[in-house]
Amino acid sequence: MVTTNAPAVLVEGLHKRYGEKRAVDGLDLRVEHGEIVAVLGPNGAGKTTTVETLEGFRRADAGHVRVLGEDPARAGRAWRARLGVVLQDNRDLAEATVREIVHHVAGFYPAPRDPEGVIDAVGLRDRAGTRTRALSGGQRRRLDVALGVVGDPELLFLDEPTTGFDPQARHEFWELVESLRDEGTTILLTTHYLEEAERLADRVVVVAHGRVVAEGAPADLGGRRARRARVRWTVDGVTHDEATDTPTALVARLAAELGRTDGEVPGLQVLRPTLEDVYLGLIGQDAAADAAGEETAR
Ligand SMILES: Nc1ncnc2c1ncn2[C@@H]1O[C@H](COP(=O)(O)OP(=O)(O)OP(=O)(O)O)[C@@H](O)[C@H]1O
Repeated sequence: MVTTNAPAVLVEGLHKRYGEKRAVDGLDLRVEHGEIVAVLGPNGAGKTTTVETLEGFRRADAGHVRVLGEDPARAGRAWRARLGVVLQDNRDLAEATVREIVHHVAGFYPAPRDPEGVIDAVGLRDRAGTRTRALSGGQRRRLDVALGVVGDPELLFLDEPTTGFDPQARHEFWELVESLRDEGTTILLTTHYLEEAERLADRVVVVAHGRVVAEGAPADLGGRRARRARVRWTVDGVTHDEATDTPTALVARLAAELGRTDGEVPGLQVLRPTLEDVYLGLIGQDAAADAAGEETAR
């Protein structure tokens, strides 16, 4: 139930250190109600530390954090019951069956979903009677997702939810997330799969070295320059390559100049950068800026 105009998640200037290591270093993040936000970033960027701080499992050193209007470091059971959490690694209750554990966890919530419906939704119907220790890695991950959604959360945290899924399981999971979105669930997910972010997220936030380095809708991330098309063609065995905002006009000009009899441009390719290309460019720039910073610091 949305009772205020405040965002579902608001983070300003979050800092968290482990000894000398700055895991999160001034991170800002905002997630509106009903939004799906994907947090991307290289290993060690601070994604899990951030998410676990929002879930109330880690304490921030500094910064303002509000999740569903409350400070996770102080919020109580009623607040927790409004969250769904899928951690990166859950290993417990190995002797319980899938059905037992989903029903058991549903019992913690005031208004849970139907556990049997959740077992169906995550594709574990034919494993419902299996002990969790006998599940494959991907099946275990589906169970983690089932436990995250069975409480019918307003806000769902998914930390690398599809790691270890086969392609079909990943597509089924995406459909499950889309149905949760259609029901109005707000979702913050971390992922290393760019395709997953592109398919699911309204907004992508790229984190490196504990800070946000870029954010935007998947189609806009990195700005117009990073999104420019590349046109390639071949003349006398030499390949030409040009970046352009107006690929159609360039191809029309090339066709007029080079199309000779049949109107075809030899070796023509029009390439659009994928989200992955843009992401790798952003991370590369960040690493380069970092190296330059270290160079000047020396
Ligand atoms: N409990 C801890 N004690 C000490 N250092 C930690 C701890 N947890 C995380 N770190 C360090 O903090 C940094 C950020 O880690 P974090 O797990 O938040 O990154 P991440 O972006 O989630 O990475 P990944 O993509 O590998 O899951 C890393 O350098 C990590 O080694």
